[in-house]
Amino acid sequence: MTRDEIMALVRTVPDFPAPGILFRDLTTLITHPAGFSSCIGQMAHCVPGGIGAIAGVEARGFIFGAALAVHLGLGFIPVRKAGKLPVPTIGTDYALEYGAARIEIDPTLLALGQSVLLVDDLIATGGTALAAAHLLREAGAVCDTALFVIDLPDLGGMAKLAEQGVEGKALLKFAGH
Ligand SMILES: O=P(O)(O)OC[C@H]1O[C@H](OP(=O)(O)OP(=O)(O)O)[C@H](O)[C@@H]1O
Ligand SMILES: Nc1ncnc2[nH]cnc12
Repeated sequence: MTRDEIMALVRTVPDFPAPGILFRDLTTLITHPAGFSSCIGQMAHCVPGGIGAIAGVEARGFIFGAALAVHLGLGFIPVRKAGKLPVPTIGTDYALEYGAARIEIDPTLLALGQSVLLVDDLIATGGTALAAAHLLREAGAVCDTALFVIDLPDLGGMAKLAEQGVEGKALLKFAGH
């Protein structure tokens, strides 16, 4: 499928989860077998050499990150929302387009110096991705690339990632919020 055809499978819902937010809903893409498969195949082409593992952010980052990891024959490191991991964690609080949250990882899942690709469904303000990259680095991994299905460029997340030395790539861009 072309990128335009994949883009047409994304549903836009106004005023969710708060007034003024244009929510880009990927459930309509992942329930379309050819669309989901094509999306993962095209994401795989964006992955640089030398990546040793894929990390994905709960919850929607798990869908794309885990599928991409299987496609590439790599392991998957879950970046979890607070309080879900049964072992000691490192964590950080952060703000996103429509709220605030806390993410945590189990640092023992990462090998020192291992190159990890961060994957999420969408980057808006970049708060989530920056927090995740920071945690992966704190655990000793190298995280200098991130991959998203959607970028909302007007919210500036990719630029913030670049300032921290993380190169962000996205399959689709939606102008506006
Ligand atoms: O660039 P930002 O402004 O940080 O926003 C992007 C984040 O927002 C969404 O997650 P959300 O916290 O809504 O969680 P979910 O995946 O559990 O739905 C999305 O999946 C990204 O992780
Ligand atoms: N506009 C948006 N649509 C879907 N997920 C988001 N996460 C942050 N902003 C979002």
